[in-house]
Amino acid sequence: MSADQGVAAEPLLRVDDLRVDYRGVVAVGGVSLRVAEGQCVAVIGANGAGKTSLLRAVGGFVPAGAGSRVELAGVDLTRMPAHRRVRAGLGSVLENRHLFPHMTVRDNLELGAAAAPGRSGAGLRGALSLLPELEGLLDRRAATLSGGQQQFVAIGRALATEPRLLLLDEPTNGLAPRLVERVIEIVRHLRAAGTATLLVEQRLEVAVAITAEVHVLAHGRVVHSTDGDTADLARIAHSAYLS
Ligand SMILES: Nc1ncnc2c1ncn2[C@@H]1O[C@H](COP(=O)(O)OP(=O)(O)OP(=O)(O)O)[C@@H](O)[C@H]1O
Repeated sequence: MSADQGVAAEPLLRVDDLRVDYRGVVAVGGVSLRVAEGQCVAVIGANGAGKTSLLRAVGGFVPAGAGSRVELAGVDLTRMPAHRRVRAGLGSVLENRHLFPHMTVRDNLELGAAAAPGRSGAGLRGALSLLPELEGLLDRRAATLSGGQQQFVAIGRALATEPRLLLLDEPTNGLAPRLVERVIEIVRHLRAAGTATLLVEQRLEVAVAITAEVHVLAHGRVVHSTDGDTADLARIAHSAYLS
């Protein structure tokens, strides 16, 4: 057998037994998942299932509990602060976007590029080529933009860091249907360009429009994983959402 036969490629992101608790409230109760290079993996679940906590712990915005492990391209990120995870290749688009409201769109994007020094330097240009709708907004202050426009700036800022893997927290939340379609298109483009994505979504139809790799989260645990077969997903998600 040749060296590459029958040997699965190392995943880009490995999350093992991830736990998050908030002073005794268990939000994530031991989640393990993998994201391969260029793959998009979605985590869906009802309000309070633990999706945001999971994503934040991967990004380093809340601490992971004892025994948890988060690894990107073989580098242990588990106790690394968020800004160093960005340099290691993790870009994040969080809930509430966290833009700098009094800075221009250009400055917000440049901050993204500056957060990951030593990359190719093409981050800002790459973000703008994927998000041409930002070109006409570059001199506007972020605070003056609509919610949808701000969401694209948040995505652009994360892309300006030239991430190997993008964390997306409900990126279509509150967007008009046309913009939801646009976000779906952007994530598909990213995948085609080789950027991996870990997407958390409440809306099943958005997740399956992007990927067939879906984990269903309920009460902080993965209760179903599709492994590429989404046939029963609506029924499973429905029962998870109602349990
Ligand atoms: N800062 C916090 N302090 C205490 N409990 C929290 C905190 N953040 C979240 N929780 C609790 O952790 C659990 C998981 O919340 P989380 O926001 O991760 O779920 P979610 O699936 O993202 O929900 P939603 O779709 O509503 O955003 C919930 O029970 C929530 O009340």
